[in-house]
Amino acid sequence: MPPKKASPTRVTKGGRLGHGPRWTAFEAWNSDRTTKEVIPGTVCKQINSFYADPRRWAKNGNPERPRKSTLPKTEDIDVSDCISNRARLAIAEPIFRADTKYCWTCFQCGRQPDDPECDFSCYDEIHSGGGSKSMNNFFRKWLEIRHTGSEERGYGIFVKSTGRYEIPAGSYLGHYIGEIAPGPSKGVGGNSNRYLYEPQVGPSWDADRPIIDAGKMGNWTRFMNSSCNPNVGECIMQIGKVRVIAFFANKTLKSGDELCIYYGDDYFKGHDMLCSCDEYEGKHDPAEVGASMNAELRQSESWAANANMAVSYEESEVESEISEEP
Ligand SMILES: C[S@@+](CC[C@H](N)C(=O)[O-])C[C@H]1O[C@@H](n2cnc3c(N)ncnc32)[C@H](O)[C@@H]1O
Repeated sequence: MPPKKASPTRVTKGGRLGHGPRWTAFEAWNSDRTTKEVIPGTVCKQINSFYADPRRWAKNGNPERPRKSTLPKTEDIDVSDCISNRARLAIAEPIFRADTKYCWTCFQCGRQPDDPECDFSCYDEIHSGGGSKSMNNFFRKWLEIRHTGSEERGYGIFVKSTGRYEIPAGSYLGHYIGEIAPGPSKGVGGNSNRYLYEPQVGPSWDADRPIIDAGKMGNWTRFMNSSCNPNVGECIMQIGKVRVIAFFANKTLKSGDELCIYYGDDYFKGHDMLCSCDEYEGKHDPAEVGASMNAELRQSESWAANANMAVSYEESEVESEISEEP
C-alpha cells in the first residue's frame, strides 16, 4: 500500500508552512530541558508571522489558516478589510497620547504606515531573523523559560542567569503572538483560556478588538507573568502594516530578573483570582495595592526611554534624505 500522504494543512513539528519560519518547539530554546519540564503537556509551538499577519484575514473576517505555498506579493494584497486598515483609523485618534507620534510610525522603518515605502517586509524582517530586532534571536540570546517556584504563577520568563546579561531600559522585547480571531470576545468571565489578549486596534474599545489567543500557539511573551510593579511595559505599535501589542523594558533588566507585565484589574476580576507576585506579601488583590497605577508609572518611564528611539528614527530619516541629494 502506498504511504499515506500528509494532509497539506496538517502542521507537523519542525515542518514548514508556506515560506514562513520553521515552527520550533519551545524545547529547542531550552536545550538542557525536556519539553515536559518546560511546558507540561505542551502543544504550544513557536509561531511568528502567520497568525498576527493581516494577510491571514479573509474577506469574511475570519482568520485564514496558512495554506498557500507562497504569500501574495505586497502589491496584490487588498488591505481594505484587514487589521491594518483599522489601525489606520486609530492613527487619526491615538489610543494612548497625542504626543507619542512614534507609536503610529513603523517600528522597523520609521515611516507612517500609509507611506507606500513602508510595506509588509518591515514586519517580515523583524520575524525572519534577518532584522536586528528579530524576536527569535532576541529570545534565544537573552531569555529563558523556567518555573518560578510558585504553584500559582507556574512558568515564567527570565533574563538568562548563565552569565551577566543586561537589557537596557526602553528596549523593545517582542510582541504578543497567537491565533487571531475577530473580536471582541464576550468578556473574560467564564472563559478558562488565560492566554487571550484583546488589544484595541481602532477607535472603539467596544468594536475594534481582535482576540489574540496564545493558548495553543504563540511565542515566549505568552509566558510573561503578572506583577503589581511590572518591569515590562506594553504599547500598541505599528510594524509595517501590522498593528501589534509590543513589550518594552521599563527598566534595566538583569540576569535572573523575571520579566513581568501587569495583566490589568479586569483580568484578575474576570478570572476570579488573586495575585501571587513577589511585590506584596501573600496573595493580594492587585486593584487594592494600586497595581495599575504602578504599571502606569513604570510605563511612563519606559515611554521616556522610547521617546529617544523615536528621535533616532526621525534623525536617520533626515540623514538618508540628505545623502540622496546630488
Ligand atoms: C499568560 S499565563 C502566564 C504563563 C504561565 N505562568 C504558564 O506557566 O504558562 C497567565 C497565567 O499565569 C498565572 N499567573 C501569572 N501571573 C500571576 C500572578 N501574579 N499571580 C498568580 N498567578 C499568576 C495565572 O494562572 C495566569 O492565568
